[in-house]
Amino acid sequence: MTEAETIERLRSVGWRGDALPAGQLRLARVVAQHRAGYELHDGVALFGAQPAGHFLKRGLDPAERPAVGDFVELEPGNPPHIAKVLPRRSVLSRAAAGERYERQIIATNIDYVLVLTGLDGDFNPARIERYLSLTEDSGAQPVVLLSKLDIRDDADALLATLRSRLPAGTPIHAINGKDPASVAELSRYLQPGDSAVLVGSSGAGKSTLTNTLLGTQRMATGEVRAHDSRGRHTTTHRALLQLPSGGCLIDTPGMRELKLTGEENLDLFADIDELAQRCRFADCGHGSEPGCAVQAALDNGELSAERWRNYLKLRDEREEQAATLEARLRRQRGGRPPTKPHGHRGGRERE
Ligand SMILES: Nc1nc2c(ncn2[C@@H]2O[C@H](COP(=O)(O)OP(=O)(O)OP(=O)(O)O)[C@@H](O)[C@H]2O)c(=O)[nH]1
Ligand SMILES: [Zn+2]
Repeated sequence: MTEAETIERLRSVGWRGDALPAGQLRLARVVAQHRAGYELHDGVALFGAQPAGHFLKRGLDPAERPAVGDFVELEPGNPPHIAKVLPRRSVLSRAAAGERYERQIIATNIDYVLVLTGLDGDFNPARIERYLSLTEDSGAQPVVLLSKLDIRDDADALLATLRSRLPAGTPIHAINGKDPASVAELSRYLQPGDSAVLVGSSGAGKSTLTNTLLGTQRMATGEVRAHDSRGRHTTTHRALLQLPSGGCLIDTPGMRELKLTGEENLDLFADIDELAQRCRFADCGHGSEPGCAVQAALDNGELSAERWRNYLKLRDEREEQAATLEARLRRQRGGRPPTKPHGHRGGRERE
């Protein structure tokens, strides 16, 4: 394979340069990190790899280890080994709270952080600011996306409020995530060589927008969700999506963990809590039980099905995060860690 061919392949997974490091044809991008190793993509296929021994040395700054988004040089083998991490053009990180504070890399070589918020009940300038602060000094550019433009009459007023609140020059796009024509203006951030991550709270419309960008129904949206053996929701996802516009979207658990912290009250849904207290059975599952006030409200239109579904999603997410938080606090207090909280959902446990 020639250098030009290799560059073209790598371009589809976010390579920006016009040349490769001298003599290096065996390059790939890290798209996921598991306990057992790394998942890489070279523009053609996904494959597994192990870090070379020098990455495992004790005392090595974790920031020097391969991370999601890195371009790496490979040594042949079965599986291949990651020999070297190429210089990064951006680094998204956060302080990981634990026994000691540590910088934790979420993703590297990201050009745009697409911060998605719905123009519905999800609209919350404070949360947008939380995401924007995450991108400060990262080298990646934040882009604020407001979805559900089609269901909001006073979108202009909300936009004006937001513009006056956010730093001048922050790009803001109001879109209907279901409409390809409306989403087309985002292609400027998704050209060949571009890498973007999409962040936003549950129900904001990430899967919907991703599907529209892909032009397919590839991600599970809304109700099409599997339950794992513990009855929790699991979303099947791909860590790197190559888009028809030439850019790529990277989905990493690190970004998804910036959702709820587990400490929220979900005050937004206080009315639903009140409804549920009127069910005949105290332990009503709000399914087919007789005397269910929630079902009654859904039937008579007092409660919209979409809002109910979003409430369930957020509640699940909050419960899960709360359990993780509690386990961490228990460890900090020196107690024994409880048995594995939630299998391997989300990839890694917090340190
Ligand atoms: N009208 C309208 N509905 C939208 C839009 N974007 C998303 N939705 C709806 O909002 C709901 C949630 O959308 P999802 O795409 O599942 O949200 P998500 O951010 O992927 O949620 P999680 O998978 O829980 O993180 C679905 O019912 C979508 O159909 C939009 O621009 N307009
Ligand atoms: Zn009920």
